[in-house]
Amino acid sequence: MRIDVVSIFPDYLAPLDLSLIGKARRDGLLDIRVHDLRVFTHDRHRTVDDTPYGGGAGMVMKPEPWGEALDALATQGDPRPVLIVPGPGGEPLTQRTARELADREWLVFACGRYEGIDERVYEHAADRMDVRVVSLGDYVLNGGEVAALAIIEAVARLLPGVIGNAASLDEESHEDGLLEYPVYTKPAQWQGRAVPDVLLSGDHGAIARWRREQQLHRTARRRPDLLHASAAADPDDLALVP
Ligand SMILES: Nc1cc(-c2ccc3ccn(Cc4ccc(CN5CCCC5)cc4)c3c2)n[nH]1
Repeated sequence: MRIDVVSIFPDYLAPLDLSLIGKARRDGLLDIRVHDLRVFTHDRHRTVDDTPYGGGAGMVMKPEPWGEALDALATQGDPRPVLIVPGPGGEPLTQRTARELADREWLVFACGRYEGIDERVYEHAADRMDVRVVSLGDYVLNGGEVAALAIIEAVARLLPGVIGNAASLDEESHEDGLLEYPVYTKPAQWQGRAVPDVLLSGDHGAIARWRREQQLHRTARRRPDLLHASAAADPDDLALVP
């Protein structure tokens, strides 16, 4: 997979050189290229923002640098990338979205700052990219870089070979529509607290049932919205939840 990230703060993306994603880049599984938007400005002050038409607080990112940056990345006839624009008003990032994006061969991230990017940039890009505005959640960040890091991590870890133990991907939270069960490791006793006996029993059927119950209890307590939406919670499962 190829990933391009355009930002006025390219150093914000430095964490992509670390850990499993950094290794995947070095192994050639991921081709991540970070671009400084100011390279696509031509005035002395390398201006990327201006005051909003219609008034209002803050500044808006000018369309010209973005137009040049995106045109430099994807010309007609190239494979069609997804242009992911993080934004508080976007579709929520879910595991389903991450799985969809993991199936694409080329992602381009436009990391905005200020009060966002001139709307005409999205329209211009739609000629040669599939444009998706994506939100991390219902809170406001200062820019798109943190969101891009989160989306890249959520997508890249689904790619074959990026994280060692692919089996753990199957049992992930949200993979089956429920929250994850609690996990434990040695020592068996810690601060006077024991590990649930069932986990020491070696009875794999009982362990699987206990974990499922824990998932349902946690989901009912913390995310009841997921229970009703989840196809995973069939009626006799729901009977386990008080
Ligand atoms: N999940 C999530 C993602 C973000 C996010 C992502 C990219 C950018 C780029 C700039 N900002 C700051 C920002 C943007 C829009 C407003 C809302 N204003 C109201 C009137 C005009 C605009 C405020 C502040 C971002 C924020 N935040 N949260």
